[in-house]
Amino acid sequence: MTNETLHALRRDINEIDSELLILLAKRRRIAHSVVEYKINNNKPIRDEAREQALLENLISYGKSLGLDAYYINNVFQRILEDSVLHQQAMLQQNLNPEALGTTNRVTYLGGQGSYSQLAVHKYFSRRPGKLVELGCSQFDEITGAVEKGQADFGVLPIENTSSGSINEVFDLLQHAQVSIVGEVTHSVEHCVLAKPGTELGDINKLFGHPQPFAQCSRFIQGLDQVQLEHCDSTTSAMKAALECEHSAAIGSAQAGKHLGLEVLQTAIANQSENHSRFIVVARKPLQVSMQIPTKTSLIMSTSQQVGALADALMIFKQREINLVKLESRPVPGNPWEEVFYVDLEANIDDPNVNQALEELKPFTEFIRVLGCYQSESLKAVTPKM
Ligand SMILES: C=C(O[C@@H]1C=C(C(=O)O)C=C[C@H]1O)C(=O)O
Repeated sequence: MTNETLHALRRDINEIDSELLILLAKRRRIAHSVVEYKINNNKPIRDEAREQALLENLISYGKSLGLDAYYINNVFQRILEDSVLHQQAMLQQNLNPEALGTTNRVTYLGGQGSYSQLAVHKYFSRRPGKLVELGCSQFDEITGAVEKGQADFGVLPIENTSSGSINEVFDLLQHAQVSIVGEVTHSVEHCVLAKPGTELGDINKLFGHPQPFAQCSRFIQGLDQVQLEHCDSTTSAMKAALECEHSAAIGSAQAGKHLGLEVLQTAIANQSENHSRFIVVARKPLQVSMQIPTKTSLIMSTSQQVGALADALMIFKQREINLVKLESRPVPGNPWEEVFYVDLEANIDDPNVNQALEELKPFTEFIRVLGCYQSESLKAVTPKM
């Protein structure tokens, strides 16, 4: 094959890819129009039966074109997820017209290319309004800026599939005067990054935020004679690595590229599926439509009697409310007292949920709803292949 033929073939591929993008944008616009019907007819945004039938038809047709079922399912699950999350965000905006302004000032940890910034982009790309980014170096600066009205939203990591809960953020939520209004999950692909020309064997210092260090502990144990340097964010870790000879940082390949760093090693997290969940906080709570999957987060402390926590949790069971997270944290200043963080698959406007919260009162010393928000963790349907 000649060079010219290769160029011609690549031109064809480029053209097909552009057409695919045009079609995806068109598909998304049509899905947006479906929202109007769902609002007027009070139907849930998600229609699993339709998704199942759609996937099975595509898999069967795709097979006749020589494409395999796994590939078709993967591609279309992403398309459906995008479609549903966009529609849900539209519905939410319709219900809370003031929720997003023409300009949304968003504060998060780190700067260009930090994992939090990637989560901010993912969440706000589905929502209208101009994004103004305010990078911070501490979690409490984020909630502080939202409380003082210097930012409209704050985005904070709350848990990770490898390292678990981010305690500092849970502790902040005990006292911060903010409401959780959203969540977003983002896959975190840690890499080792360094100044161009550096070899992995040359480094004697590794900069990073404590969270990525925890998530990559097995890789770090395998490094010989390397000193760990804790930084405020992955952004500051990467900047430090740029200025220090024989050093490297843990961060995303995207961020590294932006700062002029080279990737020395990819996929260094303990688990190959490494995802972080972030919460979005604002000063005021939002109303969440009953037509979309919803989470309610609350904190409570139970009375010091035998079985108080079990009694409290039984209320959710009796009312068939799914509990998706339970976390306990010490109360600062009160040794051995615990406060419990609870995430429910529930909408605070549902009378059944309201009733459950009333019934909880005798078993708790204190209870506060942290927020009710659109759940972004969609359970994919499983088509017959
Ligand atoms: C667009 C719709 O809403 C959702 C998105 C779908 C899609 O993008 O194909 C399919 C079913 C629904 O979960 C619809 O109901 O048709």
